[in-house]
Amino acid sequence: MEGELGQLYQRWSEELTKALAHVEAFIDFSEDDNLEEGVLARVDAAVQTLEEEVRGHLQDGRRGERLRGGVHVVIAGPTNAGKSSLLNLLCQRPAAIVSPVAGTTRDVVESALNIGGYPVVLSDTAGLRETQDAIEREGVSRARERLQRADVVLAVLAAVDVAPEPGCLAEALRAVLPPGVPARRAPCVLVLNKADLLEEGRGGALLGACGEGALPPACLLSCKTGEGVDRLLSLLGTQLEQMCGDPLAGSPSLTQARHRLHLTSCLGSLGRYHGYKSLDLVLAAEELRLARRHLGKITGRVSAEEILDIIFRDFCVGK
Ligand SMILES: Nc1nc2c(ncn2[C@@H]2O[C@H](COP(=O)(O)OP(=O)(O)OP(=O)(O)O)[C@@H](O)[C@H]2O)c(=O)[nH]1
Ligand SMILES: [Mg+2]
Repeated sequence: MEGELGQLYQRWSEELTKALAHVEAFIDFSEDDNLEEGVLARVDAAVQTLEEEVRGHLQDGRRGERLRGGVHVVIAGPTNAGKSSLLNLLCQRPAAIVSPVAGTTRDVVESALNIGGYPVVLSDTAGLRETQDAIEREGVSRARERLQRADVVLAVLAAVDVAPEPGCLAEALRAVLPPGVPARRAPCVLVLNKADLLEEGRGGALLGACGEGALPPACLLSCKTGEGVDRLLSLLGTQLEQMCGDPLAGSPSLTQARHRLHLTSCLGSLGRYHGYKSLDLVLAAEELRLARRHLGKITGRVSAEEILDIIFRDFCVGK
């Protein structure tokens, strides 16, 4: 493994190897060779620092995976608000069926596109409403499921259907993103579509109301005329930037789910090391060995010789 990320994992691997070597030296030589005091305390501190670093890295908000697999942007809202029209407008092709009949979209329609340099998987979903139609109900349940996994939600409302009062707007938004569901934590842009149908001056009042209430950033849009699309892209771009950072700068981010798995296992072993160290140092050392093996699955290197090299380098033992 190469690059900045490879170097980071390599450094962790080296620190872990050193920690393991010192614990093994303590187990094997502390009685006969008068190992200097404080060896174990230093190992504990190093393991703790490593744990914090790995944990912080895992909490990078899936930044790297998003950059690799695409940010999941989900278009959701009531029926007939113009969600499919928005998908078609953004991907510049008739990917989804548009019709004046409420309840047209049932399946999730996906389109991969690039927004402001970020790879995005845009999903159009069924309009959210109570319905007796079994197929449409399945569509709504798929929409809700997709919302749960959204990285960013584009909540589409028909501007003509919402009154310019913060309370009404919040209520309409709650129907799209019920409070408490995980999707509520996803960043959101409120898209007030069909702005071309608004009476003069009402658009400004709507946007003003959005600013007053604790609502997500909002924009007026007309999928029919294309007006407002630049503002929408700019708001969406800001969300993507906040979520993914600049792909060319900043700390290296996780790029593979497989790495996440091994790092999580590595973290688990480091945690168990602390649990074992006062009970049984041999078991504690075994956890460090396992942690190192998990890192080795990413870096592609685990060598037993390094341990002995470190023991003989750092301690005056067995000579
Ligand atoms: N005047 C106007 N009509 C629009 C606009 N956007 C969409 N429409 C119309 O609104 C109707 C519904 O559009 P869709 O894009 O199918 O709406 P939807 O939200 O996907 O609807 P469902 O799939 O049924 O939930 C269609 O007749 C569109 O042509 C707009 O900005 N202005
Ligand atoms: Mg639709």
